[in-house]
Amino acid sequence: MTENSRYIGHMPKIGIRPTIDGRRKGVRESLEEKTMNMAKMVAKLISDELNYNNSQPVETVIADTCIGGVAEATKAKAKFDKENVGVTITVTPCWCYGSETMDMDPNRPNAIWGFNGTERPGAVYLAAVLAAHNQKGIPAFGIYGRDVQDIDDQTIPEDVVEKILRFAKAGIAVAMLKDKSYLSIGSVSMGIAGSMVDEGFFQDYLGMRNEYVDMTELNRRINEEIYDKEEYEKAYAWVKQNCAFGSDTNSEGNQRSKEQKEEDLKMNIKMTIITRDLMEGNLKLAEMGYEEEAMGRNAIASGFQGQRQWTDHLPNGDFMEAILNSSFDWNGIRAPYMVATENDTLNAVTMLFGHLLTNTAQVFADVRTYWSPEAVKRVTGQKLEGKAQDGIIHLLNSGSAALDGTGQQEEDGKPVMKPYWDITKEEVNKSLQATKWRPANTEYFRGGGFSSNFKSKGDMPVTIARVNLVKGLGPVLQIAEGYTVELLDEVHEILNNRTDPTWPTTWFVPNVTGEGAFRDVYTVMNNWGANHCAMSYGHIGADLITLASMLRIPVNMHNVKDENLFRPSAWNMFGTQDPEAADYRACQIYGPLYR
Ligand SMILES: C[C@H](O)[C@@H](O)[C@@H](O)C(=O)CO
Ligand SMILES: [Mn+2]
Repeated sequence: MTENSRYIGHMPKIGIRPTIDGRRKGVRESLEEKTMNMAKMVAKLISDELNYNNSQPVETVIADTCIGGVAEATKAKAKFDKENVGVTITVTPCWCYGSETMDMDPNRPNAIWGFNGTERPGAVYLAAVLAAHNQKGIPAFGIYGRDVQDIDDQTIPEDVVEKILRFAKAGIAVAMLKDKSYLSIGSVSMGIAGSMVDEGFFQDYLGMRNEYVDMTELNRRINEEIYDKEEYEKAYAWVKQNCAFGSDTNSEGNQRSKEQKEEDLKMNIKMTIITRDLMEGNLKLAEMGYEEEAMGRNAIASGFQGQRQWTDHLPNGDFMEAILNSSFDWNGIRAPYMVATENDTLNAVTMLFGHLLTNTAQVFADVRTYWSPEAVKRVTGQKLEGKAQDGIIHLLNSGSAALDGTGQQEEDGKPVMKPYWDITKEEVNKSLQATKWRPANTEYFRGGGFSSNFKSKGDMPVTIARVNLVKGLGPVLQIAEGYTVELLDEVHEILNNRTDPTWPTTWFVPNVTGEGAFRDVYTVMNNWGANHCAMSYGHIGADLITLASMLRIPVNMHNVKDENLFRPSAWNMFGTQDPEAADYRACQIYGPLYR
């Protein structure tokens, strides 16, 4: 498949609605140019600053005319429907007729920028139309600049830019999820509730469908050679040349033979190609006579059960998951796939949120251990220093961590994780060199396989997050911004060797606030709602919160400053003293976006 056809259908666009005072013979005419210019400025800002995960600039569509009343509102909607608009932004410098010009589509996230000026009352319209949105139960985001601008000022102030981009990013993420699939390969892994597919959640909250294949489908395609053999040869040669294989920590009697390991590796490479084909299809398969297999399942994310039936008998999925989740493979540098280990559907969704907001690869991990400074001192004799001084959380899992998580990409001399189009070949090589593929622990994985073993570089600003389902309440999202830290080698070795040393490790320290769930590092760990988290590069808590509010998923824990919270204006009507409680009430009243 070509890059742009990873998913079926076109990328969703942002529709821009310049609304205007409908009174002709003076008022409207005097405002046409200014209003349309605002729309053009917003369109330019968005396509200059935002990209889809395929690297292309986010596309916008401006209504053909300014919208002075319901006729033009309807024409704009018709144009947007044709153009696959998934998000709308209304802009205006003046008074307009609220309910007559408003965007009535309840499923497309909508924001309104009301120009803060004095010549014409853009802010009065903003307040009036938001009241109409609230009264009609169609939440909208209000954008009102802090400082008054003159009517002929053709710039977008910084605070407005920030809100437009936060809204647009989250809105595009919502639109990207819609009509895509989650593909479960296998079913529930070792009783992990996250791998029990909740179809209602996918359908009602995300607008997605669920697809299922049994893990035997991988076996069938391997045995019947239903994969691109040329690609396999290329992949095998690439792996042999670029992947470093680390030592076997299994006791002698438990080690797989050299021949078995070679077969395991070959199978792992085939599993990688086949899982990708299952997700997005592959035209090559049609040429081989497998038209049905060639179509794929329009999956924007998938999960592989692995443990235990597959892994008790066959090589585990770690290699496949790690490579697909990374921003590169034998075909070069490319957008990461979202593949959850243990078919943890809820972690896959969290990875999707992080990926669609940042376009970067995600690190899937167990939230494994809280190490207090005292416990570290006891077992290593060393004192934790710097950002790590008040304790650390060990993020570790056998599978899915993207190799981007090594921290071998750089910006201004600092470790980062970038969108794939900014990653260099040299950075790919460094990430590969920083990773050892180590024979899997055969007590856990009787069928062998290879785990990716690396240690993340320190000082990366990152955000860990997790969607949890709570009976009677529905989905909730938890978020912790913080930093990766690097420990002294001898401390890392001792701590790592107490657990499974063949897996990828990230040492994480959340930003603590001294209050609530962020009282201290221990309390963050103690409040984590499941065994897994998804780690995304950057401090993206505010973006995640905006996205969650669009989907009506309340946020049960976060360490983002109040002034950075950006939710639909209706949320304020549910209370302003305690934004968390208001979020719960609003999400409950509005219910999932697609129901
Ligand atoms: C090997 C083990 O079964 C791990 O896979 C297990 O600890 C987990 O990762 C649970 O999420
Ligand atoms: Mn796990």
